[in-house]
Amino acid sequence: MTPSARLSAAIDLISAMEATPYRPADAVANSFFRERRYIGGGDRRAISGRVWDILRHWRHLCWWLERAEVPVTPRALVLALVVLARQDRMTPEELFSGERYAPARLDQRERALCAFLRGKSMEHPEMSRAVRLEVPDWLLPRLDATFGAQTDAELAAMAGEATLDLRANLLKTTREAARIALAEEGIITEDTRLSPWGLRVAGRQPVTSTAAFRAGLVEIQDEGSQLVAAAVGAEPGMRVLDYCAGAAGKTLAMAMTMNNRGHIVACDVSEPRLEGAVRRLRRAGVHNAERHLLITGDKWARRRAGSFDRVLVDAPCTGTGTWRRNPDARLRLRETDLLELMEKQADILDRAATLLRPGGRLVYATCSILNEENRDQIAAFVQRNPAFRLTTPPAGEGGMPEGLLVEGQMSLSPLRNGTDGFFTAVMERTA
Ligand SMILES: C[S@@+](CC[C@H](N)C(=O)[O-])C[C@H]1O[C@@H](n2cnc3c(N)ncnc32)[C@H](O)[C@@H]1O
Repeated sequence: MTPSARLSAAIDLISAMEATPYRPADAVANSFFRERRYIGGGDRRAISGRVWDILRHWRHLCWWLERAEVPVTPRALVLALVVLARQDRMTPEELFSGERYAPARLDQRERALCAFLRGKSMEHPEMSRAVRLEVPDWLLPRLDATFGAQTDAELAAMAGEATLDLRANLLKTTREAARIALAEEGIITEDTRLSPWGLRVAGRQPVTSTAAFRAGLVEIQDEGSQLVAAAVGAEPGMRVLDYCAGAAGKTLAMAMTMNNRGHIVACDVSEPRLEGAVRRLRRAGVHNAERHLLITGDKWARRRAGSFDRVLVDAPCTGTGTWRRNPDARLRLRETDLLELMEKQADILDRAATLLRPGGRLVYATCSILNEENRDQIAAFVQRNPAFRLTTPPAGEGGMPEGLLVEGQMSLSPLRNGTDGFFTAVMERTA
């Protein structure tokens, strides 16, 4: 594709995202490229790269367009990025040439926008802090409450690109053997710093098409998510409940620490998500897991009250810790979403806690960076349920490195740990 044709596709992709504002950008992009199979890998990367640049600079670009009194449209956003980022060899007039597959020629207003933006950079001293940090205005005080003086640095780290991490599946291989198998297929990885099973892929490489991946030697899982599973300390022979299992990302890791022995139940309220687990469990060679769809009024939970050694609640959350992957999510997030989620998290925690046996361990996790969903949620839970207390299992147990869990809680962030943002609290049921 020519640079102009790529630009045109980027405008179309942003339009597609705007048409379905509640659908995650990567899901829209996947459908977009599936419907346009003629777009090759290199072009796809270039188009996505441009669009993700726009998502990462959304508030900056909107600020500039507002200054220029130009309505925010996909075309105006792309044009503003071209002028402000100055990464293209061709001029805006050359790119918007109106030729075949290129975007239509610039009109008078757009030429005026180019003239207005020329020589300017993305940043401007009059931008508010929320614009500079690319977060909704309402969220900034909450982020400050969580990070204090570190907010700007933490958010800057979240504006970067996410890493691609794999978990070596010890049910089938060792980390070293998985690394070699991947290298033989041209995928270069290095050991992760914190997770004892993690392999970090150098750059963006097509891991899922490798024989090593198809054979279940590795699973795609952020290093932080691997550490959440480690904190559960699920051991061979235990009865383990993954209460919000989704497509079983953490179930898979726990089945591995259990060495396929004992029993693990993957629950969720979403049938499609649980369905997504089937293929992954099979590929990973997991034999000790069953799936259970939670339905309101279901007697399943009542019958199993107090029977599990470990209960993991990987709660639905704002996903604010995954902004590196989903820069669009920070723009979609509304205060009412957060408030609804906080209520849901408390309710799920209370329900799941009843399934744990006395002496067992309840682990609560989110991929959120907000105190409201994390420390505050746990403080309120412990107050409501005095039989539970925070506990710090000995380092090394379950594969957990030393020093990450402090007073039973672990907060990971891209800035501090090079992982997605995750929170984990480990609690013991004392009675
Ligand atoms: C953060 S995701 C889980 C991700 C998954 N554990 C993994 O590692 O891939 C949260 C999950 O909670 C589920 N969920 C939402 N409400 C729930 C409820 N009331 N009870 C149990 N699960 C719920 C959602 O369907 C979603 O799959």
